[in-house]
Amino acid sequence: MSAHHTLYVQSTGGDYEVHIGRQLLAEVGKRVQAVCKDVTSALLVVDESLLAFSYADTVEASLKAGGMPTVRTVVARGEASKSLATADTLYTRCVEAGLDRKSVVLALGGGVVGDLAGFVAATYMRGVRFVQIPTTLLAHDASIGGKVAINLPQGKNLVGAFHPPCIVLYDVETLRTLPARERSSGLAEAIKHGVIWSESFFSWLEEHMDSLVDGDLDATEEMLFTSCAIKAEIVSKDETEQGVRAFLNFGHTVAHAIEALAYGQFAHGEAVAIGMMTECLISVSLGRCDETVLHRLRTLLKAAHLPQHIPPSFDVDALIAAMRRDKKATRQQLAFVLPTRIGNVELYPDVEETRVATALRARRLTQ
Ligand SMILES: NC(=O)c1ccc[n+]([C@@H]2O[C@H](COP(=O)([O-])OP(=O)(O)OC[C@H]3O[C@@H](n4cnc5c(N)ncnc54)[C@H](O)[C@@H]3O)[C@@H](O)[C@H]2O)c1
Ligand SMILES: O=C(O)C(=O)C[C@@H](O)[C@H](O)[C@H](O)COP(=O)(O)O
Ligand SMILES: [Zn+2]
Repeated sequence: MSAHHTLYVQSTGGDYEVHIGRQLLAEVGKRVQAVCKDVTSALLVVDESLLAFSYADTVEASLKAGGMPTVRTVVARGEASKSLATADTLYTRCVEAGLDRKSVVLALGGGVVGDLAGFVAATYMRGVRFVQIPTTLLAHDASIGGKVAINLPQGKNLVGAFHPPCIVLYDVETLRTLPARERSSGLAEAIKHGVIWSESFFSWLEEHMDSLVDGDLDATEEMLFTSCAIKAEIVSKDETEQGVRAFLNFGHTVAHAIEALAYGQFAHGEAVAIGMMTECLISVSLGRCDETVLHRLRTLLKAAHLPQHIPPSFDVDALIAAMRRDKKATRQQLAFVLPTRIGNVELYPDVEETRVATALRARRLTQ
C-alpha cells in the first residue's frame, strides 16, 4: 500500500477514513472491498474532463481486478450537471447496470461529480454505498462530511441529503492536471477553514501561498492534510449542521446567491472568495471585527489569484432575494457566519437588509 496520511471522520452512518497521498487510484479496488462488505457491483461516475487522462482507466482496472463488476458513466463538466435532469440519467444507468442495494457508487471528479453522484447514491433504492475519489483542490472540502445535493434554478444545493461516504481516497497526483484557475478556486475553501477555525493555519497559508498557487505538490499535500483535518473535526462534532458545522458556510450566503443568479459564471471557490470579503465587510460594519481582519483576508485572496468584487451586472435586490432562500435562513431572515477575528466566527441569524445591501454595493463599486 502507498505511503499517505489518514484522517478519521465520525458519522452516525458509520465512521470513515480519508486517505490523502499519492498512487491511491490504483488501490481503489482493494480499499473499497475492505470497507464495503459484500459489495456486488459498482457504478463509477466520472467527470468528462478526466477522460483526457488515465485516471478513470486506473480506477476501473483496480475495481475489476478485485472481481467487482463495474460500469463507467461520464458526466459533462460544469455546475450545470448538478441537476435533477443529470441525476435522472444516472438513475437510468443504475438500473441498466443492474445495481442492487449492495452496490456502490463511486464519484471520480470534483465537487460537482461528488455532490451529484452522492445524491444519486443517497436516493437510488433509498440509498446505496458511496465512495469519494476527489480530483480537484476544492473537493478536499466537498468530499468530506456527507453533504450531497443538486441545484435548483432558484438556489444552490436546495435538494439534497446527508449521505456520508464509506471512504475518501484523495490521490493528490491528479491535481497535477488541474487548471490554475481551479487551483485558486480550491484555495478559497482552505482560506475559509483558516478564518473560521485556525489562525495558525491562516498564517501558514500566508507564508506558503506562492508555492500553492504554483502547484507545488509537497506544499499542496501539507495544506490539504491540515484543511481536511479541520473539516473532519467540524463534521465529526456536528454531522447534520445543528450548530458548529454552520461555520463552514462563511462566505456562502453571498456566494450561493451569486452562483444562483449566474450558474457557471464563477467557479464555486471564486464566489466564496467574493462572499468572504463581503461578509467580512458586514462584520466590520457591525463592529464585530476590526479592519485588520479585512486587510489580511484581502491580501491572502489576492495572493491566491481570487476575485473579490461583484460584477456590476449583478442586481443587489436579486442577490438579497436569493439569500433569503439560503438553507441557514429561518423565516427568510438574512443569516450570515461572520468573523470576529482570524480563527473565530459566529452565526448571525438576522442581519438587517440595509446593512447587507450597503456591503454588496461597496463590493460592486470598487470594481
Ligand atoms: N458537499 C460539500 O460539502 C461541498 C463543499 C464544497 C463545494 N461543494 C460543491 O462542489 C462544487 C464545486 O466543485 P469543484 O470546484 O471541484 O468543481 P468541478 O467539480 O466543476 O471541477 C472543476 C473543473 O475541474 C475539472 N477537473 C476536475 N478534476 C480535474 C483534474 N484532476 N484535472 C483537470 N481538470 C479537472 C472539471 O471538469 C471542472 O471543469 C460546487 O457545486 C459546490 O457547491 C460541495
Ligand atoms: O460542509 C459544509 O457544511 C459546508 O458548508 C461546506 C461548503 O463549502 C459547501 O459549499 C457546502 O455545500 C455548502 O452547504 P449548504 O448546506 O449551504 O449547501
Ligand atoms: Zn463551499
